[in-house]
Amino acid sequence: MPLIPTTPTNAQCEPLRVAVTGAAGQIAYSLLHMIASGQVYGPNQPIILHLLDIEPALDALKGVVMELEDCAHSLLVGIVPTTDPLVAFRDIDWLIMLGAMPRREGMQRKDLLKANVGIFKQQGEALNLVAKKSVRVVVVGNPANTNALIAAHYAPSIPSRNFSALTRLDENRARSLLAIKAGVPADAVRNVAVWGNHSNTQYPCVDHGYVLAADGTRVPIEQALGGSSAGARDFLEGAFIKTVSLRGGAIIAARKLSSAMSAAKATADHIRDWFVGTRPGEFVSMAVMSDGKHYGIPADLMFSVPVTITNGEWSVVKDLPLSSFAQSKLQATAAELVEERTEATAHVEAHAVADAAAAKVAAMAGNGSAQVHAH
Ligand SMILES: NC(=O)c1ccc[n+]([C@@H]2O[C@H](COP(=O)([O-])OP(=O)(O)OC[C@H]3O[C@@H](n4cnc5c(N)ncnc54)[C@H](O)[C@@H]3O)[C@@H](O)[C@H]2O)c1
Ligand SMILES: O=C(O)C[C@H](O)C(=O)O
Repeated sequence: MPLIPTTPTNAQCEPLRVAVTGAAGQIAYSLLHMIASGQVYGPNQPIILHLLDIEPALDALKGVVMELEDCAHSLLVGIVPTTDPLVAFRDIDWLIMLGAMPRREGMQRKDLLKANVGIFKQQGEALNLVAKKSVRVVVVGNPANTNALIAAHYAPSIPSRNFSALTRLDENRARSLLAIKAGVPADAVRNVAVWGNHSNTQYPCVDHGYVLAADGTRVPIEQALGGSSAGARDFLEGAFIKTVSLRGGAIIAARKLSSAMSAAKATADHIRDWFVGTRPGEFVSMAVMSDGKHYGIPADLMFSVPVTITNGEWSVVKDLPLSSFAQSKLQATAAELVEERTEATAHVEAHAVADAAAAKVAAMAGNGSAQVHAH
C-alpha cells in the first residue's frame, strides 16, 4: 500500500494539461485555485498546470507556484512554470490567455491593440507548432475578441472553432444586475445573451431571457421587472445596457485596477460550460468565430453570440427573433469589430516590418564581427 494513497478519483482519468498565460497576474491569482480545486473541470479530473509569464514576472510566478503547492490540491498532479511559449503550450488540452497589458483609467480596451496584438500573434504561432490540435482556447486579455481572432489566424492547424473570447463576464454582470432589480437570486435569471464585442458597443439582450420562479414558471424578464410598462423597457434599452457595458471602466475607476475576481469566476464559468455542456433549453454567451450565416454578422469576426454546448462542441442558437433596436445594436458592434480587425492587421504588419529590420541589423552586426575576427 502506498504511503499516500492515490484517491480513486485522480487514479481514474488522464490529467488534462491546462496552460495559463499571464499566470503571475491578478486574474490568474484567483483562477488557478479554482482550476486546481476541481471547480472548473470537475472533482474527478486531475490537472497539470502549464504556467507562462514573462521574465520580469518570474519571481512572482515562483511565488504562485509555491502557493499552489501549499494549497495541497489532490487534483493538481503537476506544474510547469516557464517563460517559453513553446514549453508552455506543448501537448496542452486547454489554453487560457490572460497574459496582456490591462487598461488603465481613461483608456478604451481597443487602445491596448497596439501593445497586445503582437503577443497573440507570437503565441498563436507557438500554439500552432506544439499544442494538441484539439486544444480549446479562451482569450481574456484585452481587446479579447480581436486578440482571439489574431491567435486563431496564426494557428491555422487548429480549427478556428476551438478559439473563443470571454464575454461571460458581461453576461454575469447583466444577470446579476437584473436579479438585484427583480429581487431574485442571480441563478434564477436565465438566457441573457451578450452580442458582439467585449467593449462599450456590446449588446446585452434580455428579449429571450426569463426569471425562473420557485414553482418552475418562466417569467419574461421585462415582466419580472414590472411588466410591459414603459419604465421597464426604458430601463432595459437604456440604463441596463449602459451599466453592463461600462462596468469594466467603473471597476477600474474604483479599484485603480481592472476586474480580476469576477473575471476569474467568469472564465471558470465559460470553460466549465464548454467542458461539461449547457443545461437543456439554455444558452450562454461566448465570442466565437462567425461564419457570416447568422443574424447578418459578417464572417471572420470573434463575435459574442448565444450558444448551446454538447460534448464539448458549441452551436450558435439560430433564428432568435431580433427587434429593429437589437439589429441596430448588432450592426454597431460588428462595425467596431471590423475596425479593430483592420487596425490589428496593420499593427501585426508593422511589427513584422520592425522585426525584419531588426533581424537585418542583427545579421549585419553578426557579419561585421565575423569580419573583425577574420582579420
Ligand atoms: N475579457 C474580460 O472579460 C476581461 C476581464 C478582466 C480583465 N481582462 C484583461 O485580462 C488581461 C489580464 O488582466 P490582469 O488583471 O490579470 O492583468 P495583470 O497585469 O495583473 O497580469 C497580466 C500578466 O500577464 C503577463 N504578461 C504580459 N505579457 C505577457 C506575455 N507576452 N506572455 C505571458 N504573460 C505576459 C504579465 O507579466 C502579468 O503577470 C488584461 O488585458 C485585462 O484587460 C479581460
Ligand atoms: O474593463 C476592462 O478593461 C477590464 C475587463 O475587460 C472588464 O470588463 O472588467
